[in-house]
Amino acid sequence: MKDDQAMERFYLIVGHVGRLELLVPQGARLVQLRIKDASEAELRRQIARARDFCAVHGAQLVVNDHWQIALDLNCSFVHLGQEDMETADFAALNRAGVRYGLSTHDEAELERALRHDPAYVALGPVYPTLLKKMKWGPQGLDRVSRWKQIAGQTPLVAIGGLTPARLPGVFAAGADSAAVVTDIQQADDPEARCRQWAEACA
Ligand SMILES: Cc1ncc(COP(=O)(O)OP(=O)(O)O)c(N)n1
Ligand SMILES: Cc1nc(C(=O)O)sc1CCOP(=O)(O)O
Ligand SMILES: [Mg+2]
Repeated sequence: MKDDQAMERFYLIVGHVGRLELLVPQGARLVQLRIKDASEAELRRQIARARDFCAVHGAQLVVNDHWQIALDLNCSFVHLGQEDMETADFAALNRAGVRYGLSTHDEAELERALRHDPAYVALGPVYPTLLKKMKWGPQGLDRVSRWKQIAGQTPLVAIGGLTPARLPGVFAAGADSAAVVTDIQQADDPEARCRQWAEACA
């Protein structure tokens, strides 16, 4: 990613370490563990297991939200939303060499995110998403291009309602990477769909 490696174009997001273990071997080299509603002990257990699995399989783990646990468990990458950014200790993350990607939805958020010199900025939802209720409507491809212009050298992740059919459009608009939850999570055959994503992003 920024500085030391190229941004992976396929960015898988899963809600459980079991899913990560199933799908990483299908071609995902950048994977976010996005766990909502788990005890601290369960979070630590899953994050440690994901860290070890990704290390063995040559994948980059990104821990969503739980930056303190990521620090404790020597994870190297976190994703933070705007609310997460309010409590995150960026100095501690920087001291530990933990990289961070940051969510953005409007230009004020983008400017704020860029001031932290993130490993990437994410823009969403590019298309309507079924995953969660959001106050932002679909951003569309013109916003992807606008974000790329403003973000410059900082890699841009597109997220929200993405499918393999939509990938050519988001990459042509300027996204460096495409993140996905639902299209793979709800596929009849998630492993096959993950391979399709890896091919489409190659
Ligand atoms: C790659 C990527 N982009 C955006 C998000 C959303 O983060 P956030 O706004 O903090 O919302 P939650 O995912 O925590 O519900 C993300 N996780 N990953
Ligand atoms: C988790 C998340 N954050 C978004 C944002 O815009 O910040 S959109 C989103 C959901 C992305 O998942 P799907 O591929 O299921 O639409
Ligand atoms: Mg968050």
